[in-house]
Amino acid sequence: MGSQSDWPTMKCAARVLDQLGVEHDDRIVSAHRTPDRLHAFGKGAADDGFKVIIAGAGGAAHLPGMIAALTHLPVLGVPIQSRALSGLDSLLSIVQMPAGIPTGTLAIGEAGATNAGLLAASILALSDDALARRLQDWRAAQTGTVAETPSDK
Ligand SMILES: Nc1c(C(=O)O)ncn1[C@@H]1O[C@H](COP(=O)(O)O)[C@@H](O)[C@H]1O
Repeated sequence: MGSQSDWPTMKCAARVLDQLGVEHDDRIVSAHRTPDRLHAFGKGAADDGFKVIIAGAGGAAHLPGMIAALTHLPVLGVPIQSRALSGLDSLLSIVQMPAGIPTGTLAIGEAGATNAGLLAASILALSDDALARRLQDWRAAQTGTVAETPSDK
């Protein structure tokens, strides 16, 4: 994520990865404020054993695109809900990549972070049958929590 202030949102991705038993590494890396850290992380990510990168950033959210420029690994971008423009700035910064350097773009805020975790797990589950089963169980459990009728009817 681009800042410590993104962590309350990005925690949602970490939480779902924990629930699915997926190992993750949570870091603050900023294209603007820590460009050398960004470069080292992006260049080294594949060799360091990362498989999927979830990048959350707000405002002028260049982080996901810049990481995608530095690695062939899949990059999932989470637009953080900014105060000034409610995350529309973050969303457009992440989604409008030039052809050739893709970032998968999720919804703004906590739903996007949760879904980024689930999508990362789905990608990893392509080559991990045990994780695929855990993901199916997670979804079945979620389905089980949805009542057929409203509770205050
Ligand atoms: N968009 C970026 C990048 C980047 O794209 O590299 N680095 C930090 N930021 C964003 O700035 C916002 C405000 O950060 P502060 O709360 O630290 O001022 C955060 O949402 C962060 O993701």
